[in-house]
Amino acid sequence: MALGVTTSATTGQPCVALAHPNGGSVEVQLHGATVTSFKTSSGNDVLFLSEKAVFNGAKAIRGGIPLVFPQFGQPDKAMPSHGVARTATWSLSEEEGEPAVEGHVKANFVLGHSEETLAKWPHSFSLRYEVDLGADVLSVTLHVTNPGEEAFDFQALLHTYLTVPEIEGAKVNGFQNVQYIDQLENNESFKDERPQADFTREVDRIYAGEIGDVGVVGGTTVTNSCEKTAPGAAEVCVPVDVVLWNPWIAKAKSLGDFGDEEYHKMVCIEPGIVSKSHSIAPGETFSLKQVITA
Ligand SMILES: O=P(O)(O)OC[C@H]1O[C@H](O)[C@H](O)[C@@H](O)[C@@H]1O
Repeated sequence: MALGVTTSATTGQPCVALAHPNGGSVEVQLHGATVTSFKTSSGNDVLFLSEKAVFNGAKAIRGGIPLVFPQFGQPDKAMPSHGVARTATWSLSEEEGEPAVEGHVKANFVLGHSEETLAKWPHSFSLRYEVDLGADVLSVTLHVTNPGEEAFDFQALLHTYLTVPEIEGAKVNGFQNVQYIDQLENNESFKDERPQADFTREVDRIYAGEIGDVGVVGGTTVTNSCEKTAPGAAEVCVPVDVVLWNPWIAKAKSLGDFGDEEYHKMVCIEPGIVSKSHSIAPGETFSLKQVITA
């Protein structure tokens, strides 16, 4: 069935809805190509979306999967924090790209540089975002291509907000013996020796190293990967960092678009290439992928 743009009942903004034959569903806003909802066949909400999220077509959406490109945080003060992609208006692509595998439904979204992005960041870019819904599995892939004539440096990340029943009992697998940069400790590096990460205060870490599947114990699992392709060359794997974030009490209160108590109900598990900038040569593509299995 051909996909089209409709108005979201949740946001009142243009969106694309994907429905799986098993009853599962996904909603993607054109604003930022933000996936704001992924429901399983049994109706569970896998992604957290704040009750205070602002849907005005300008502000980044607090929840779902905002797309971070071409910077993480704000190393370049001339550009907004987390870059330009999460607040840009994307288009639903007519071209299907790789066809959906049997039993999956899929949509592709595209964004290129514009006068507005060039004013904030002087590089040509071409982004394609694939959203693929299988049976209780959501795969999202951000393809970053350099269509220009000069290399540029960039960072990219999928800022996935997952729901948890209660953060104080939540445990996350996958980080044992992985080095991390603690953004709350002057960006110093440490090694996490715990078999499972838990939450008793604000957590804001960039895990960087050999990371396999990451998952909330008893809940959602995420598999993260990144590949680089250059014209005429074989695909190369790029190591993926994973940011783990929960704002806890004080930071939650400081965020205008996040309820004071909502930190209980979410954790962000965000795959990206952010611990350093990557250079992308003309014609190259980086494909950053997260598979969310509920
Ligand atoms: O408030 P935002 O710009 O959406 O950023 C939300 C969070 O994103 C990432 O997880 C960063 O590691 C955090 O430091 C930041 O607070």
